[in-house]
Amino acid sequence: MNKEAQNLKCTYSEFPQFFVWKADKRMWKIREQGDSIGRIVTAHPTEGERYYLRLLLTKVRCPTSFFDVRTFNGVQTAAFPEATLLRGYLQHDDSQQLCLQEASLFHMPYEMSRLFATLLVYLYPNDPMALWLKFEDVMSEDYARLNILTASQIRVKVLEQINGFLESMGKNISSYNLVPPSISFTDVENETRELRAERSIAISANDLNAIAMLNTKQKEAFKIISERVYTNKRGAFFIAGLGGTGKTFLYRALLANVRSKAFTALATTTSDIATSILPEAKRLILDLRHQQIFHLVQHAKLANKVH
Ligand SMILES: Nc1ncnc2c1ncn2[C@@H]1O[C@H](COP(=O)(O)OP(=O)(O)OP(=O)(O)O)[C@@H](O)[C@H]1O
Repeated sequence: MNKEAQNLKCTYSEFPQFFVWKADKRMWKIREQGDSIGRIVTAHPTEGERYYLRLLLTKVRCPTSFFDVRTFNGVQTAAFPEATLLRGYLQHDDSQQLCLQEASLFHMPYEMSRLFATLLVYLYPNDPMALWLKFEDVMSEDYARLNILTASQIRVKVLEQINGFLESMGKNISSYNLVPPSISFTDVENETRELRAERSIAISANDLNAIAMLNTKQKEAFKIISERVYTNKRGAFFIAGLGGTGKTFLYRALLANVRSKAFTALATTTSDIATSILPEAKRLILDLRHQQIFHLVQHAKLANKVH
């Protein structure tokens, strides 16, 4: 039967036209009567490998194994999307490359990450990795400019940022094979989306510059608080001062410093006005009657991180 099937050179979906499944003998026999049209369960492009495998099975003649389907003219590919491209069943990602190329002329890195995620979700590029490699530098510029993160840390940051956008569209970066094996994304995947968002907050140059501008008293407070943070000790500090004496200025410098070192700084306030003044602050509701019960408006998961 193998020989006959090979001589017919039919595709996987054409197979039932020529053969019937004999359930009692658990084998295929040559069809002697009746007609049948082979069908393969549909798969949407967003299903990734499954979609490409289906495409290949409707085209490749006489496939003998998954490996065989992924091999063309002696070239072995690692995955079905690549094989589909190699066999010429799909066009290249030129239009998506052109889109990102053009956008990179006037879009900020953060916006580029969002656009990249949108393309992944809605235009299903054949080779997301090739697109990522081509535009990784553009999307990394904000973090690279800080000059404090290693290349690998920057990559994680940008991938986290992209993952945040993907999750807001109901997807996850793990579906796109973008995370290099050298990077452990397990911790990141286990975190909540809100925490990832906290970690990817862009720090303003003004706030970073504020560190060098602190006056003597501010510097003193900055040093004491920073030391406590970086030695991983708990602490509570009360900053008092008349209006306009630079308390908020100090908070902004502290937040910028902590966030720029790839630590998470969760800024919480108890009033809406303060929330609008501090960068990326969250409104905190303190229930004093029941002692230390915290609730962060719209960010309940973050509440667990408040010590
Ligand atoms: N070290 C500094 N160098 C330059 N400008 C500073 C410095 N400290 C504070 N300022 C500026 O002084 C002004 C008042 O500071 P800030 O808003 O931090 O005060 P505040 O104590 O938080 O006031 P309030 O209690 O009224 O909210 C701001 O414009 C701030 O940018």
